Amino acid sequence: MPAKIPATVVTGFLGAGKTTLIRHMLQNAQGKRIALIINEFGDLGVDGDILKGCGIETCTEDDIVELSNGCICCTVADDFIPTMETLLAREDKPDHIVIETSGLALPQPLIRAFNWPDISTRVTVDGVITVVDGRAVVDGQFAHNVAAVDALRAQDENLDHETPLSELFEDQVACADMIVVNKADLLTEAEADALIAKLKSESRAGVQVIKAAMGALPVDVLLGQGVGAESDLSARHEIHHHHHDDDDDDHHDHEHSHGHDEFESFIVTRGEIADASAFAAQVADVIRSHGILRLKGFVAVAGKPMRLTLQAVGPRVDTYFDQPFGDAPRETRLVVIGETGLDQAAITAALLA
Ligand SMILES: Nc1nc2c(ncn2[C@@H]2O[C@H](COP(=O)(O)OP(=O)(O)OP(=O)(O)O)[C@@H](O)[C@H]2O)c(=O)[nH]1
Repeated sequence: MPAKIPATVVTGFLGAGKTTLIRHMLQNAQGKRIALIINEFGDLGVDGDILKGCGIETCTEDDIVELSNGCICCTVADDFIPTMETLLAREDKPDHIVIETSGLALPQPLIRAFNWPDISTRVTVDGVITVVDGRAVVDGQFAHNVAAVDALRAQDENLDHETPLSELFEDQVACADMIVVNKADLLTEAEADALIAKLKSESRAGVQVIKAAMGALPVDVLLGQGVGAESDLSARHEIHHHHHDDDDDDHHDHEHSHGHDEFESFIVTRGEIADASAFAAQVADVIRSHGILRLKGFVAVAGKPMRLTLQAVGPRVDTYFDQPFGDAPRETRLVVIGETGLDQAAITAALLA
């Protein structure tokens, strides 16, 4: 029997730097043929577009597959398994498969899918990499210490600290074989050291915690961990409560509830904008006043043939020109992601102003 193809799962909260890390990995793949499966929240396909636009020779558009049916853990049977089947049926098999989960996905159900009969004989989970936005975590955006949260809640009944955000973050940390503390450039040495120590104490024994800026880590560090995560799922404790029994046949139709209905996304489209930096400032204002978690997309700037990629994680907005519009319409398209209850009309109006 041919050797199993290793698959690495890259997870991490919205905007932590998963796409950036994968892009660096592809650019430094040292001849390894890597196939990518991308699962995005929000239907604009920004991550796929950014990676397809990377111009890396070893990585053709055929090597990038986007899952479109929303949450990866809810569409395993309909979307993920058939995608894997197609990849595995190809003549030119990849050396390695990398799966980028959406920033709101639970990794555990995905790893469970590798135990499906047709998949388990041909692919093995090489490792789960959880990318963490070091700056955001140090700034306390995700409550991670359950004991401390409980103590706080006990003090104030009006506070609801158990948001789905912190639970997702904990699940992603609990599932990791390697945790990348990304955005180290935005941390002091002391902050990075303290965060690394804290994450080590809160993750499974033996999990590596390493820091990175712009996800720049050697491909040998990221790939080839060889842990076979699908066979030690029970060690990857899940905080979310799924309503299912353990019968594999049940996966097609079991119902589970987890935080996704707590999040929403929508797209705002407008024509060209006149001034890129003024628009970035406007976007930052909108994010601040409406509690938006993540905003990203492409902007058409008057007089510029290239499209401007706009990326915001919280109120931090990054922009860069990435590639010509080509045949695509010269318009501005942004996906806005936040917790359910976003004032879509007001946000849209503010972005169109
Ligand atoms: N300063 C700094 N910015 C970073 C770093 N890594 C990523 N970013 C920026 O953070 C933003 C989000 O990065 P992505 O790689 O798109 O994050 P992601 O985790 O793929 O985001 P989602 O797919 O939306 O969950 C982009 O503007 C990146 O340029 C880093 O190490 N330092």
